[in-house]
Amino acid sequence: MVKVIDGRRLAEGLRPNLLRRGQAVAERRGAPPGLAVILVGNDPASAVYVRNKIRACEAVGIRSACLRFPESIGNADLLETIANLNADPGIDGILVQLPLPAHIRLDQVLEAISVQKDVDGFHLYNVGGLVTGNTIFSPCTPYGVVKLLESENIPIEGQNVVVVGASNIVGKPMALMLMARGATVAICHAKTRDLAQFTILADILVVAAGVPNLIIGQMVKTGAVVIDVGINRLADGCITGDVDFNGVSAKASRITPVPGGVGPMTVTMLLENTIASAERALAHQQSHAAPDIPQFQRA
Ligand SMILES: Nc1nc2c(c(=O)[nH]1)N[C@@H](CN(C=O)c1ccc(C(=O)N[C@@H](CCC(=O)O)C(=O)O)cc1)CN2
Repeated sequence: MVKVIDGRRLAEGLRPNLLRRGQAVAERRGAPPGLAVILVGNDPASAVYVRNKIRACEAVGIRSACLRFPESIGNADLLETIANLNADPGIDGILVQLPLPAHIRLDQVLEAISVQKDVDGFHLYNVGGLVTGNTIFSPCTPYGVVKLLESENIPIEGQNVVVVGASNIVGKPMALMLMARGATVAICHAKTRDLAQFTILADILVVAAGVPNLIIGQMVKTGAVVIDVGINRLADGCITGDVDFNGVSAKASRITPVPGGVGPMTVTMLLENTIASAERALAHQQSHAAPDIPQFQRA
């Protein structure tokens, strides 16, 4: 009998501790953890995600500010906004909601964010840190998947993991984070031939391809743990994942639903990173030490 992993319940269970930590920061430095969210353009899904992040911040005592800009904002103006936030001692975390309009240089924007405030974990330093093991912030969705596996006491070390999807936000960091925990990881992507020959070997199957019903029951090993990271909005407005939930439930031992699986954990990991950033800033302030992470400037 499959167990459905309730990501909403797990995420809510982590919040009391986040609230306590946020309050402790506020008491010790006289200001709560602060998050700045940059939203460019009018993408309705992005607006919903940002609203949910702001609400979640309120629930754990993070002071958040949403900076909204029109689609037409120029690259330089966005970079200047980020530079101002980098210098603001009341801001512990900065995130730029993705996707951005095509004329904005995503690489420049992500590298402009101070490594110490990069709570999305998208700066090159933090991405590279996933390889070398000294990342400051892990990207929220893969981090949420790891927390979810750990909360369910699902072993990672020595397991065969297949990650379907090789995006910079989910697939690639996911593979690195699971490899760092001792899993044997294969990454499949849009060019993979005969996907099923890989997925059938997975003890843990993580799917982040953005293709509804890509994974059906016969592609899954009996007893596998199936983590569905896909968020696909159907014509009727409903949200569905990348996994045929009913068919795969007949084979899997555990499965995450969409909605209500990985998504809520993504938001909670953003809260975790923001509070961890504030704790770090406070520790540095109290030790009077210089920041131990270099800043990167584009030539
Ligand atoms: N700067 C970032 N941009 C984007 C990220 C990110 O991590 N950082 N990830 C996604 C969007 N995203 C967060 O920003 C996100 C998407 C979905 C959910 C979520 O909770 N989904 C719910 C369903 C929500 C609904 O009904 O619409 C669920 O799965 O239960 C959270 C965060 C791209 N951009």
